[in-house]
Amino acid sequence: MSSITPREPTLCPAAIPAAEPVVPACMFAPDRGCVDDPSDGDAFEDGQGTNGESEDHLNLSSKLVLVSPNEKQYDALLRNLRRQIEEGCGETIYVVGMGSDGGDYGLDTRDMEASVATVQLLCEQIEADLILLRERTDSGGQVRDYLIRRRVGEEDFLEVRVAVVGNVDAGKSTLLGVLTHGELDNGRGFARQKLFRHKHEMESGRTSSVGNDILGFDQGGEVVNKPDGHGGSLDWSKICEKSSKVITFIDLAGHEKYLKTTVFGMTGHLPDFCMLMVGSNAGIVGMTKEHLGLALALNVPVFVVVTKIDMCPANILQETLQLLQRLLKSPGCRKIPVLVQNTDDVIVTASNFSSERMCPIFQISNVTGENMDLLKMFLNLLSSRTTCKTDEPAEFQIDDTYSVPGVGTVVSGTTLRGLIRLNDILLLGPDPLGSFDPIAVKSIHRKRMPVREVRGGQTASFSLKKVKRSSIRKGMVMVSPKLMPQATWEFEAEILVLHHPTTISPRYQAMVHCGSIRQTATILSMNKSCLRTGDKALVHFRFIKTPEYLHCDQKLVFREGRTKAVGTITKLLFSVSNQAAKSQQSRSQVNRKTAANEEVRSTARPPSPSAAQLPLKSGGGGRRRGGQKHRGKGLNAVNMSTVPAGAAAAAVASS
Ligand SMILES: Nc1nc2c(ncn2[C@@H]2O[C@H](COP(=O)(O)OP(=O)(O)OP(=O)(O)O)[C@@H](O)[C@H]2O)c(=O)[nH]1
Repeated sequence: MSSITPREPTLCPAAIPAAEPVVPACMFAPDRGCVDDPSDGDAFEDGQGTNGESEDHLNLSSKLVLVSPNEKQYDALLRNLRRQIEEGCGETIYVVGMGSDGGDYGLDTRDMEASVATVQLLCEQIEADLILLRERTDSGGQVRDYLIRRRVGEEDFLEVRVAVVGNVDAGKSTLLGVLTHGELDNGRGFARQKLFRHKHEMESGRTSSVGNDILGFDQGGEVVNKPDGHGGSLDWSKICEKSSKVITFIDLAGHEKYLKTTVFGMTGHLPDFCMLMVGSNAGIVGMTKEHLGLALALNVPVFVVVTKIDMCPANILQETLQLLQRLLKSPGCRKIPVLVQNTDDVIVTASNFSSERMCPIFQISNVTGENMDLLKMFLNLLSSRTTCKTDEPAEFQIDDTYSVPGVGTVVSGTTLRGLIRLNDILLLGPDPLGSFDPIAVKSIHRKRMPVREVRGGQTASFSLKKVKRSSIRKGMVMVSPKLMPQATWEFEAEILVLHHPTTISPRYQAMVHCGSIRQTATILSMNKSCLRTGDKALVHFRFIKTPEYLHCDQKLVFREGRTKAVGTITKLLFSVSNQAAKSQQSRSQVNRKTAANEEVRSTARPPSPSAAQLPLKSGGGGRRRGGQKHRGKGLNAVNMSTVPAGAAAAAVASS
C-alpha cells in the first residue's frame, strides 16, 4: 500500500548466522533483496488479506489505494493515519508505493504524484507536515518513506527522553556535548566541559549527578541547537520555541560509586529509550552489563553507541562488536543486534525500534564526527513511548525540588498521565502521615519555557504557593482529586534477584527505587525461605519511613551495595486513605496542643503570655542549628501513632 510503518517480521535470534557480526538493518525492511521475504508469509495483520483485498473490502492494503481513493477509502485512510499519529505521540513514518504486505511495491511517476497529493491532503486535515525521508526506484517503480509530524505551536514540542548510560570514559558526556553544542571534541575532554555541573566533575572529568541536556529538531529534522561561540550555556527556551521535537538526554554517571544516582535516573526520570555507550577500545567493561541489565529490567528499549572509532584499531573494533552481539543475543537479553550503516538503516531501525527486541548499534567518533548524522537522524525519528490520553485524571511525579529566589518552591518531574493546566487544583502528597493536600498550579515551565498546560509523557516544573520546600520529597506526586489517592506502607512484588553474595531472608532491608521513589524497605515475608542470585519470589515489603503513592504493575529495583533485585508490584497491601490520614493529623495536632497546654499549666506560675513561650522554646518545636525550624521530631512523633509497630521502631532507630 501506501501506508503504514514497516512491520517487524518475526525473527528468531537463533536464525542469525553465527559468522555474521550483526544483523544488517535491511533484514527488517519490508522490501526485497534481504534475508526473509515477508511476502512469503501468509498471515496478515489488521484484517487485511493478500494483494489489497482487505476484510472490509476497502482495498486499503493495495499499493495503489492512494492514487485515487473513493470517499470510503479516503475516510478509512484518514482514520488509520490519525490512529498512527496518536500511537506515535504526534508522528509516524509513512511509506508510499508499497502494499501493506511488503510484497507489492513500486509506482510509476504519475501514480506516485497522485499518491503524494492524497497524503498531502490527509496531512492538511490532521494539521501535520509531510517530510520526505528517502526515495527508492528500481524495476518495480518508486517507493518513498515520509515522516508525518503533527504541527506544533511555538509553545509546544514533541518530547522524547533518552537515558545515557555506559561505563566510565565511554564518552557519554562528550557525545552529549558534541550533539547539543554542535562542536566536535579534541579527544582530551573539550566537549564534555560544557556539561559538567560541579567543580569536582570539572576536576575529575567524571559525571556524578543526573544531568539534563536538550537537543531540538525543527519540523524539517534540522538540529536547532547552535554553538554560542562563547562556551556558555544554551538558551533552552529559544531551542524549545524553534523545535518541533526536543530530545532530553538524561546523562547518568558511569562510575560504580554513583550507581545509586544512575538507578534513580533510570527509574525516576522515566526514559523512553536508553542509549548504552561503549568505548570501542575498552569494549564491554565495568558497568556496561550492569547498565544494560537495568534498562532490560525496566523494559526500556536500548540502542548502543560505540564511540572512539577514530582511535581504535580495526581488529579491536570488530572484537568489541562481536562481544556486544554475543551479549545482546544471550538468553538474558534476547535482543536482535542491528548495525546501522546508512540512512536506509536508520529509517528501518527507527520504524521498528519500539518493538523492544531490536537493538540498533551505531559506531561513531566524537572527534571526527563520523556517523554523527546517522545518530542525529535516528534521534529525530524516535517517538515517545507514552501515549497521552488527556481525558485521564492527571498524575505528576516529583523527581526534584528547588527554592527559587522571588518565586518560592519549585518542583520538577514527569507528567505520567492526563492534562495539567494553569490554576488547576491538584493534591500534593503523601506527607509522612499519608495525607494529600490541595495546591493550586500557579505556573508551569517546560524546559524553562513558560507554558499553559502539560500532558502525559511530558516533563515540567511547577511553582507552588505557600508550600515549604522542606515539606516535599522526591517521590511525592501531584494528582487529580478525582483519583482519591492513597498512600501505601506495605506492598507485594514479584522479584528476581540479579545478584546477592549470600542469601536474602525476611527482615532484610534495602533501597527500593520505584519511579522517583527512593526509600529503604524491609522484607516482611516471602513465599520462599531465602533467596539467592537468580531466584524469583513473591515478596511482602514495608517502607521504613513514610508511606508512598504506588500502583500495581509498577517496576521496581531493590538494591543495597552489590545486591540487586528487580521486580513488579503485584498488590498494595496496607494503604492509608487521605481521610484517615487527615483525621490522624488533626487528632495529633489536638494532642500536641493539649500536651503543650498542660506543660504550660504545670510549669508557668502564674501563667502569662511570655511564660507560655518557655516550654515551646525548650521543646521539639523550637529552632535548631542554622535557625531552621525543626519539623522532623514533631512529625516522627506523630508518625509512630499511625504506622505499624515495626516501622515506628525503625523510625526511632534511624532518628
Ligand atoms: N579520540 C576520541 N576520544 C573521545 C571520544 N569520545 C570521548 N573521548 C574522550 O574520552 C574521554 C572520556 O570521555 P567522557 O565523555 O568524559 O566519558 P564519560 O562516559 O562521560 O565518563 P563519566 O562521566 O565518568 O561516566 C575524554 O577525554 C574525551 O575527550 C571519541 O569518539 N574519540
